[in-house]
Amino acid sequence: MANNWWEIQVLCEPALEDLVFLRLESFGCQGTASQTKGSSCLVLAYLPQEKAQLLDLSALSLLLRQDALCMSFQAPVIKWSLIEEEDWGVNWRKHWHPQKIGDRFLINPAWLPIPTDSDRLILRLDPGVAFGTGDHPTTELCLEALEMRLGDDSEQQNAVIADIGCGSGILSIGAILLGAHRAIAVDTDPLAVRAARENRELNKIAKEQITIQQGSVLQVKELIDQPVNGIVCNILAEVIIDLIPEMNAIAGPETWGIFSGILLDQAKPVADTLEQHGWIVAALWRRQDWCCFNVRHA
Ligand SMILES: C[S@@+](CC[C@H](N)C(=O)[O-])C[C@H]1O[C@@H](n2cnc3c(N)ncnc32)[C@H](O)[C@@H]1O
Repeated sequence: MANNWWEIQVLCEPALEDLVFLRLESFGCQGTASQTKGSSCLVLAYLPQEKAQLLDLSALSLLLRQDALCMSFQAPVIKWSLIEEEDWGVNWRKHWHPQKIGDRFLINPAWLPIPTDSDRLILRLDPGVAFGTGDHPTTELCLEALEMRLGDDSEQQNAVIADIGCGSGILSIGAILLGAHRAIAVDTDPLAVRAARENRELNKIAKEQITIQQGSVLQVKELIDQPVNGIVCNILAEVIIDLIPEMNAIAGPETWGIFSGILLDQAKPVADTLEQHGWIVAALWRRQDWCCFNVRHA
């Protein structure tokens, strides 16, 4: 059978964009992108055909409409169609452009020429089907937090970091470009592992500098003989809450953490769990409906 994909289009009020992203991600969509359409926002997402039946898509559509009604927004317009693998790549690429993040980064799609006139750190990326193009607020927050942790004057230039849920590898590559010594990147999704390895090559980073393996926190534990200096973890709040107890196996007294993927109204249970497991919340950064915890081990 050909590798076909569902292309799901959701035209919604901009205030609903984050929630739509979240719903689509929980539904299993990949390669999500958004663009402005007049005063509305068009969110595009892709899902392998075999992962959803028409009935599932109808249920998703109902859920998105209910969300909008509960929040007194206009119901979004939702469409879906089946497209072929090659068209998926072409369609999605049209919507993704170079993007400046924080003070230091320029995220450049792999298929575009490398700019020669930029004084930014150029992070080349082809995320394939993995999450992590940099156009999601949580990825932006994590990269900006890494800038703060690994900035030029920082003592952290020799840092070893763990990247839990690495997706495309964007945060590990960003950390190495900022001067970190080594990153250990793990993801439970084999497609993310593949994409992260390809992006490591694309950025000409040695395999010894970014170790990429399928797995999660316990996989990192097997690869280190002393605590890591920092942990970045941009996954949904429910997953982070489950992983926090395991993180003590890779953290020491000086370890810092950057945790995102957390909606503002999920911040309290995450903060409580962090504190229960020996982390001090130093700062909470916010972008749209999302937040990012900057923490350090007590
Ligand atoms: C929101 S994406 C983040 C990607 C990238 N780090 C970024 O910041 O853009 C979350 C990633 O976490 C992975 N993931 C989900 N649960 C996980 C777990 N328990 N352990 C490790 N990775 C997990 C998913 O496969 C996905 O690639």
